[in-house]
Amino acid sequence: MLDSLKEPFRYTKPVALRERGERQVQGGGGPKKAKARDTIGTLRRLWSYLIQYRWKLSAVILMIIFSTTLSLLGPYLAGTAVDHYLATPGTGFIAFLIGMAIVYALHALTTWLQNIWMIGISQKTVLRLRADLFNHLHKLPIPFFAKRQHGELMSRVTNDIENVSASLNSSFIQVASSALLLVGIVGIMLSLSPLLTLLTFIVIPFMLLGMKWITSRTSRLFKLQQRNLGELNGFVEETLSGQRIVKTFSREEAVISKFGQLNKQIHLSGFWAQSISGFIPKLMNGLNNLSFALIAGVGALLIINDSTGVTVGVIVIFAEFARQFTRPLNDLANQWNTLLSAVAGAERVFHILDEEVEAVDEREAATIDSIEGEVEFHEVSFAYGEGPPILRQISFAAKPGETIAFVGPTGAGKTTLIGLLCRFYEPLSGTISIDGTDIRHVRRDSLRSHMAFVLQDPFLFEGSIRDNIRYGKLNATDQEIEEAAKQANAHSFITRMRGGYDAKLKLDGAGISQGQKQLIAIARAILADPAILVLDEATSSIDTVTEIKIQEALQRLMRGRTSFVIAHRLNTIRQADQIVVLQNGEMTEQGTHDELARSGGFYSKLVSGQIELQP
Ligand SMILES: Nc1ncnc2c1ncn2[C@@H]1O[C@H](COP(=O)(O)OP(=O)(O)OP(=O)(O)O)[C@@H](O)[C@H]1O
Repeated sequence: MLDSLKEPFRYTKPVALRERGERQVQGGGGPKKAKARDTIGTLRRLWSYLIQYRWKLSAVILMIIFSTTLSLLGPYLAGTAVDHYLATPGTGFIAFLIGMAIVYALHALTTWLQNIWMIGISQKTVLRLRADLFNHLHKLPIPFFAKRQHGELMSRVTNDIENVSASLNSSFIQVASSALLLVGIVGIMLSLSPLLTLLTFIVIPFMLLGMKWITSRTSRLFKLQQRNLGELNGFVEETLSGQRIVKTFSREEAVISKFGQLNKQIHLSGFWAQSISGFIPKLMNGLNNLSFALIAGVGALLIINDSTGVTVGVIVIFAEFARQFTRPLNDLANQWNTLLSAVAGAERVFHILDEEVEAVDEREAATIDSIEGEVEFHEVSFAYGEGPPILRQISFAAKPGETIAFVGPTGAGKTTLIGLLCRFYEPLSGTISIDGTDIRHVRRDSLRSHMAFVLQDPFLFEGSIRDNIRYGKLNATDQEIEEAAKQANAHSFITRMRGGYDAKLKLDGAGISQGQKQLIAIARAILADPAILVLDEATSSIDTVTEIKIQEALQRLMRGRTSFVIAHRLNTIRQADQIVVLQNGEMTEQGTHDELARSGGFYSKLVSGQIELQP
């Protein structure tokens, strides 16, 4: 966000054009072909979702065939009637009218049925797509989320999926019925008069060229629009979550100005996409009128010339079909635009679905029912991706129930070490074992079910205090929850709140104090009853009374559990069974407070106050 606030604003039509320029420089139509392959690939993938409802889809296609045939029958009957009743007026006119009424009624019925069934299919499709996306997001590894803005991800689950849904509803039927209608119309026209059919076709190359010109531009703009929308959502989410920082640094104006830029980008990409695609109906109308004039003029000459067998009825049918002929082409062009917008949304969804999930557990990975809590790191080294080593040859062992304090300057690798223990990341070399079993051979969910975390800034969900504590053990009774809260010194403040345990917390515990959030998080961990505990000690200043309550609750929580504490207070560190000093990714000291305080190293300087412990 900070970078983006500094960045000068550059607008978007140039961005779209710049993108086009870049692609052209790549040259040879290669990237264009790749794009077309991407679009077809995305459509195929969407189709694989649709085809799961093959029976309903077949019914929709059947209805499309019926309704298209009926819509072809209408003008044909009207033209035949003109010839028939011009020659012998009166005879069977009522029967003809009834026939026409039945045709149009059936047409309305089949159209309604196909629409209603298609809505069912498309809603179910996006239901699955949305579920797949959400499930997949929860299988992605922690580093994935570190790289993405949450709002941008949310935009994919909501806006992009909604876009796919809206387009599927209309596009499928329109595309299928327009294509069928086109084939039917051309067949009838050819059977009536090949010459007039040829005249109607004169406009086709102009239509195709015009459409190609327009859609090649709109496709890019629709994708840009979706991307801009994702960016905007990311920015909004970020600025709302970071409201305190925005306000304390008085950055409201900078934020509003940046929002204005992003908003304008969406406005402009949307404006250009809509405006350019709006040309399609105009172009089609113009060419349509041209073809109509050609048929009327040449048709009149043919009637006068008598020998070709063209009658007034044929011209009526032809004029109607020539009008109808450009309509499906027009619809196809319009639907292509809608489809491109769906493809843009679907591509962004599939992009996430293609992200690699957290490495799969080994096939023989064990599930551990209970653990003692013996933890050993043996020559563990680690680097983020291709980056420099963050941890080098770390070795230490914790007996069940011991407390290990990690101490070291900021950026030394303390949090990373904990991430390795939970298997958020895998070591480059070395082993981490629990009760003698290498954790690589243990299922991640099983491993994590024996751990609980109390972090510096605990995350609380929107909902009641009771439900937030219950997150530690989903089947806990109300009594167990209250008992955990009492152990965590949280009971008294909860009962003083309006609504008590049922008091509703806002997202991330907005509305209660930092200390109270900590106490709820401790209650949650107590309820989870883990063998291994991870504590990232809070650095924010909390009033002395609450601080004492927190310390007391933590002591109770840590009793009998192997605890790893990223410690920021000398008092906490002093009480640890072992202290591990990390500096620049290396373990430089290890021992008890008394041992290290005498050693003359980093820790003794810390104790003597020569070094400040960084918060
Ligand atoms: N996701 C990441 N990708 C790349 N590098 C990272 C990532 N997370 C942390 N680092 C780097 O790894 C190093 C160790 O970070 P870590 O958060 O483990 O330190 P720490 O000792 O917990 O620091 P602090 O006390 O400030 O929380 C730092 O140099 C940091 O910049």
